[in-house]
Amino acid sequence: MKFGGSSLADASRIDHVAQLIKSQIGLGNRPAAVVCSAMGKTTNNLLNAGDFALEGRVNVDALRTLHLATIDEFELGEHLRTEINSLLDELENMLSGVKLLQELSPRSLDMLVSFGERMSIRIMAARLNQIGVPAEAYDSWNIGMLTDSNFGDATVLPSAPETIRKIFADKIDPNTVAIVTGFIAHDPNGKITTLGRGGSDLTATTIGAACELDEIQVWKDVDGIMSCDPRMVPEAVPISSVSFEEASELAYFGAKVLHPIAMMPAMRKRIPVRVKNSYNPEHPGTVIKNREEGRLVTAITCKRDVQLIDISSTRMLGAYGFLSTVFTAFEKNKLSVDVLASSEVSVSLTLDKKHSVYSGHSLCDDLREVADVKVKNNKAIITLIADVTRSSEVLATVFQVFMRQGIEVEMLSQGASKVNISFIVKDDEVVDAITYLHACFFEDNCLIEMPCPSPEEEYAREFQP
Ligand SMILES: Nc1ncnc2c1ncn2[C@@H]1O[C@H](COP(=O)(O)OP(=O)(O)O)[C@@H](O)[C@H]1O
Ligand SMILES: N[C@@H](CC(=O)OP(=O)(O)O)C(=O)O
Repeated sequence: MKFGGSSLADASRIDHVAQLIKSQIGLGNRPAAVVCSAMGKTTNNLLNAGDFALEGRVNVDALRTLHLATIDEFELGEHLRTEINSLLDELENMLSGVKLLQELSPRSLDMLVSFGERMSIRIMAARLNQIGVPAEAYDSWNIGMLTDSNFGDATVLPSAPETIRKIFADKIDPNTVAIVTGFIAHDPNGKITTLGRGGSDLTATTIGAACELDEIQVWKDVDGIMSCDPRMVPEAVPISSVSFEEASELAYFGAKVLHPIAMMPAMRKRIPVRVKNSYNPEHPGTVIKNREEGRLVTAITCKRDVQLIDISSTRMLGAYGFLSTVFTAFEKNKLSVDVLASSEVSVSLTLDKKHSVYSGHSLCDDLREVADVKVKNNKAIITLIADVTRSSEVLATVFQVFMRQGIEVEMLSQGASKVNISFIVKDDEVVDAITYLHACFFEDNCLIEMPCPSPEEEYAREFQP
């Protein structure tokens, strides 16, 4: 079972999750491990504290208040209070170091954010013990979570699952619930790393797959994976089941509900992952397993604020080696492309904000010799997770909706994935576009069945200043 920050926002939520684990054990569903994220928005607050330290201010008061108030609310004891206070003191010292050195490297950032999960697991284990569920807190490296040294976005070492399996088999008492830090790990030198934002999902699937469990449960604040981000489209509905591939594409193309590569370990071992709502535990949520046929569109997602890059060859038509030159430049600059469309003499592709051409790399310079490069900002990718074998049906509906709404598609991609059709539109049109598409595919409220606009309306739209 994995509980994210949204399920662990404050003392009452910690208690609610502890009671939920206890009731599951009562029903015979004892979790092999419980993976916890940091409480509420703690990771963001730690990152902000780092920025403030660089500006000369060191302040951990809000973090101290949240964690100590939770301990005091349930009288979890002086021993835990001392333990958490000493973690907070360590954090404060670290921030003083950042203030003095004026330096916050990716390695230091990983150390900084690690305090959130290191505190939450200790509090959760204490509350469980207090309500009669034997539990022990583990920093994940003590159960074998080792990664490479790519700070901020580390990859789990191939040897880690076997170590985890052995530790669970030989060292962890099956009658005691192991409460494990999500998101953080150690590199082979014992330095703290992180798996990228939202990485606790990946910790859970790594442990679940290593121990070959029956099911991996990821508990959130929504009734499972929804047809769309419910913050963008309140009419979004939960989906009862999606395939591993659909869930991965959804996460990769912007749905904040899951970590993009969290599905991988479970997919390799074909272990179902269930997304459930800790605020509504009776709801069955979404099960992620093998593909089910028969659905045209499963979900809609978007990635906002991306750059569209048009690269046109300055050489003759038919000159070979163009694509190879383009992709060598991307490799050299360690840039990963999201969506791509090409002709013989041009390539259009998108880069997300963290890879933007203004973030210090030399892509444009590297391509100047062979191509004209045009960078267009403020674009968004809308992705439909759909049955690509019925793409004409999907595309016909999408383009009728867009045509009616005057939304222009600047690029379109239907790649090798059998579940993903992506459109690039202007970022400021994305909410409207998704709302209309959602109405069409999920709400039986399709604009294209509405009467055509009158000639006056058409004229007004076309000639509006
Ligand atoms: N397609 C989607 N389905 C469900 N939730 C989504 C989707 N897209 C975005 N979200 C957002 O993801 C949130 C849950 O993810 P997150 O906040 O990371 O949870 P946690 O912190 O518990 O891991 C939801 O509150 C919801 O607003
Ligand atoms: N606390 C980390 C890791 C994580 O997975 O969090 P959550 O489960 O709340 O998305 C983060 O905020 O990125």
